[in-house]
Amino acid sequence: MSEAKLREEMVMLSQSLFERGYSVGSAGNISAAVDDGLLITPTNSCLGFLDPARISKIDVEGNHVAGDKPSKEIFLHRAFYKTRPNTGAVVHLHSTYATAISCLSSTDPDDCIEPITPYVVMRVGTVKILPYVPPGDPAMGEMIVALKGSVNAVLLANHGPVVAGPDLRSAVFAAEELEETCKILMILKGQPYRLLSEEQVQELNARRYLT
Ligand SMILES: O=C(CO)COP(=O)(O)O
Ligand SMILES: [Zn+2]
Repeated sequence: MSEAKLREEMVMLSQSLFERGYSVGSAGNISAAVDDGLLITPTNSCLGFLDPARISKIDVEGNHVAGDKPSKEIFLHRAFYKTRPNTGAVVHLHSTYATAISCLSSTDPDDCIEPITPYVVMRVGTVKILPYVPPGDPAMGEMIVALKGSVNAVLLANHGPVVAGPDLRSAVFAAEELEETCKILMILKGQPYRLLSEEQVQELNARRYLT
């Protein structure tokens, strides 16, 4: 896909996320890989009203080379591209239910999303919770690097989800899947519910779209 087309797709998918309430105000940021670096939403921009020409461009060394000032979460985005070579896009949101789960002290930080439906297993996989650091802290990037590419989705404690995918559309869809799964988990809280069995999860893992 050409860079111009990718910029248009970033605007369209970001607007769609905003309009459906997955992002509010200037929360969240999205990046996508291009041949000579990456595109990322500008800092303090609203995902609902991006201008394709003003999207920030970062070269392969991490220098800001075009567009508005990049998101302060550039460290966490770059950490995914660095450690998961097939990453084509990264989506960070403050979506309500995933953020709610990121605040729960009762969840397993190494595997915080139970396998309740096939699509969360196929599209999202294991989700880890990373300890809290303030937004934009380079330590967040270091924590993602330390995961050595083992997962494509994390929850930043008391902050929100980050999901990587092979292309922009897949990363956005996986972020939506994670948010809806978190919503279902919160709805089910306090009630007995069935999980997918170990064998069912294994069978789905063999067909995972995101690797
Ligand atoms: O989600 C955000 C911080 O975590 C938004 O930051 P930016 O506006 O710098 O992208
Ligand atoms: Zn954030």
